Amino acid sequence: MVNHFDNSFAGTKQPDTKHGVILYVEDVNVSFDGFKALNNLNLYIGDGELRCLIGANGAGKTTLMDVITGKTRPDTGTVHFGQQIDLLKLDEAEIANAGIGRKFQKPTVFENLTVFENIELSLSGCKSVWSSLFHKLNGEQQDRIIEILHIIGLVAERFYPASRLSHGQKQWLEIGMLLASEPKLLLVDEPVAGMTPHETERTAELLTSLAGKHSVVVVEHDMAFVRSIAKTVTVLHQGSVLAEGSMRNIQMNPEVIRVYLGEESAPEQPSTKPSVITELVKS
Ligand SMILES: Nc1ncnc2c1ncn2[C@@H]1O[C@H](COP(=O)(O)OP(=O)(O)OP(=O)(O)O)[C@@H](O)[C@H]1O
Repeated sequence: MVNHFDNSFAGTKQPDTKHGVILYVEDVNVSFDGFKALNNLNLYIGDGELRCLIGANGAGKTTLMDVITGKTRPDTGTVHFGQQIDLLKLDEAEIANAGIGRKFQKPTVFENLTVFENIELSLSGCKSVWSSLFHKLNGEQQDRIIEILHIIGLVAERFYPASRLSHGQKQWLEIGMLLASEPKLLLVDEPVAGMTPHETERTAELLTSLAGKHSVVVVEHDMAFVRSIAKTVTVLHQGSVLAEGSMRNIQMNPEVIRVYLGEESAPEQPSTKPSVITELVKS
């Protein structure tokens, strides 16, 4: 394979996306005690793209996110952010500083701080709760917080303690906290789990609005939600990409139909045939 990644990571440079790709995951393998969680996985995320990643329980979605964010090191393969930043040479904090933000399923906001203060804490350069809250914000920082509050739809709630927010609002706040560090790539794990239909709809609008300026990868089991936001969907199965394309193409893909409705439904692991994906190909 031609090595088109000729420079190593150098400080805080922007990812080189001149070929329109922000994330290159190539031939990645991860094994846990001999079990292949990722199996020669290849994935490319376009600059500014909103991509949905779906797959049954155990398909490898979380492991893939862990590899991208430096939590898990692959046995073999390469992972680059833009053309030049080799993520396998960086630790988790350096990867976050390079511009990759991750939001886990469960919101982790500071319940006793206000919505505004939660975002303030996350602004680049603020190192600790103590120094952040006693650090006087300059006009630019205040404007940025207000801008984020508008993006996440929590302007009216900005002086509420986060504990007063609904589950959905906490998820948006956490997305706002991620935005404060100006990530180029956002990895979002099951954003609408536990949300009301109205919150789900607003989350779809929020994530869609972030694409363009940011690249967004959403892992989600809610197929109606995926259908509402995704232009391109990647289906993972047993640690590899099974299919990729529009939702319509995925639903009609013979491999997807065979795996999720057909003979290859792994009887020894019943959870690998989840109803959500089955719903997808049936609908
Ligand atoms: N630290 C670990 N040690 C051993 N096995 C692991 C470890 N992490 C993941 N696995 C296994 O690797 C496989 C892939 O797991 P992973 O969590 O990536 O799947 P997933 O697609 O995120 O599933 P889910 O939708 O349930 O979150 C599973 O069979 C899981 O049991």
